[in-house]
Amino acid sequence: MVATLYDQSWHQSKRLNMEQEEGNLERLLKWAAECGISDSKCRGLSCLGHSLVVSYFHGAGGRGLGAARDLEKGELVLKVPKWALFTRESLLLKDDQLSVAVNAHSSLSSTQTLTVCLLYEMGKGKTSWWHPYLINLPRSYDIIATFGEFEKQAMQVDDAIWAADKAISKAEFEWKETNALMEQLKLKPQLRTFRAWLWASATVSSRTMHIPWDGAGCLCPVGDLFNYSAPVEESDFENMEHRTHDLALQDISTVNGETSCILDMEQLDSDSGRLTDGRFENDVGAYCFYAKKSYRKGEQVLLSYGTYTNLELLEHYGFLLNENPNDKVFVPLEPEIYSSCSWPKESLYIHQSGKPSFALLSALRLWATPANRRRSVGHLAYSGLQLSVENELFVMRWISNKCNSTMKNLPTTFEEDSLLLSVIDKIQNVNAPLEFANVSSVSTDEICTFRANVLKKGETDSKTLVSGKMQRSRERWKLAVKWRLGYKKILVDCISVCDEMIRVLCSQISHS
Ligand SMILES: C[S@@+](CC[C@H](N)C(=O)[O-])C[C@H]1O[C@@H](n2cnc3c(N)ncnc32)[C@H](O)[C@@H]1O
Repeated sequence: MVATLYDQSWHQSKRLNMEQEEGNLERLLKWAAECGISDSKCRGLSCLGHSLVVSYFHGAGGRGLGAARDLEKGELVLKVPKWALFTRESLLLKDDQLSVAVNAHSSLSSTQTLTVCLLYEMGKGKTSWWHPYLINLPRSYDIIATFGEFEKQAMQVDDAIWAADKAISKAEFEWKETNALMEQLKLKPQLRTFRAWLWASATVSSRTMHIPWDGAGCLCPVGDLFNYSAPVEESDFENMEHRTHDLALQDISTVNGETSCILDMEQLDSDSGRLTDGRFENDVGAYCFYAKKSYRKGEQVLLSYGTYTNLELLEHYGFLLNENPNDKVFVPLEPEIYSSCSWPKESLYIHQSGKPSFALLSALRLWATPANRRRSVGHLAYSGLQLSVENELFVMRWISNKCNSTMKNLPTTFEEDSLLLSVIDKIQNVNAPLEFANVSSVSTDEICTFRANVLKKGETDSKTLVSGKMQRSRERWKLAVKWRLGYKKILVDCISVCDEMIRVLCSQISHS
């Protein structure tokens, strides 16, 4: 009975929240139309409806933009005029107090300043010109800087834990540096907390778009409702690898002894055209968004924010993709492997498909060659050619063993993680008995630690608060488990790729 009443009030408050959200969204679209934001050539009462509509896409980003009609590839689908962009420039121009304070703290980075500006604007409440936009921002985020110790450790892999540690300490450091500015601006105490800072910096990290005149970028009302799809063009992807390869070849011709080359990865980025489908256009004076492909009416229209691995998506955007063509795994390599070739470290990885990268194969082939012969076969290795059947067999066995030992060093297996992921959503109540068939003892320990963690954090909270905290904490835990599962899946696939190659090579030997 108590549970039923509790459920009823939870559903009631959920319905009220939904009604409020719908009202907020209507206000945003009306305000946006007044600002000249439009998905069509003619201005109307609402800014959307001609090309796009706001919809909810379960499992694909939640709130997002759908096609209001069939859209053709390359069509302009949304225009957001410059004056509607939330930028440092537009904020400082509108507010003298803010402008004086910000100018007195010029050592802060452009991103730190934009983050403070966002908190300052939030502090104005309904009097802010941006209020209809601000009330539609998400209330919480799951970027890794928001991960607690439990979620961080749940990622299991050293590189990921290190990335989380770095993100958390960077956020703390940047927040402390801005305290004096926030004090000068007399921000309300709740807006000066680390929690508020995390919210604002996550907003900036996950929603800003590139503008040529400010490194911090801009918040783009309505334009920031596009969810993400990874750029998958094979040609771009392949080109990147070949460019890397050509540059390494250029370098090897000038390499003298052990000199190693550092490729200009930024140049590679700019050469690849950055793979985005929205940009600020000076002649139009607006941010313009184009359909990257053709869409059928009702389909979600997506934007490529850039090329990211799942760890990077988690770090900057707080989500990851089940199938991310740009995901990669870096396995720890012996220092001699790096020093025996001129490939940059970041090119030595395993693709999401399980295939070792071009550079990793080339580096291992060279490393597996006696040092006194490396110079004479270097040009073949850098061209991506096999050096000999024996060399290739050694390399394939080495990679397969490396993937195996990397996985064995992690606390749980791929199968255990898959099972854990399938039961995480069933952990609805921190006090309910644990009855999950087939879950391993290590995973049961992890579930118990999760529950103890939620209970400890919510010691002084009401039931409703504990339930809310549990949901948020569970979402972050799920992201951590999903991430490590994706990592292990790549290793498992790589072992299959190598084992198949070993089989083919062995049959070649037996036939010769
Ligand atoms: C620019 S906003 C997009 C709109 C956002 N869904 C909203 O409701 O405001 C970016 C955020 O949307 C979510 N998101 C975008 N694409 C996603 C995807 N493919 N899968 C899951 N979440 C996604 C992530 O939370 C990300 O930080």
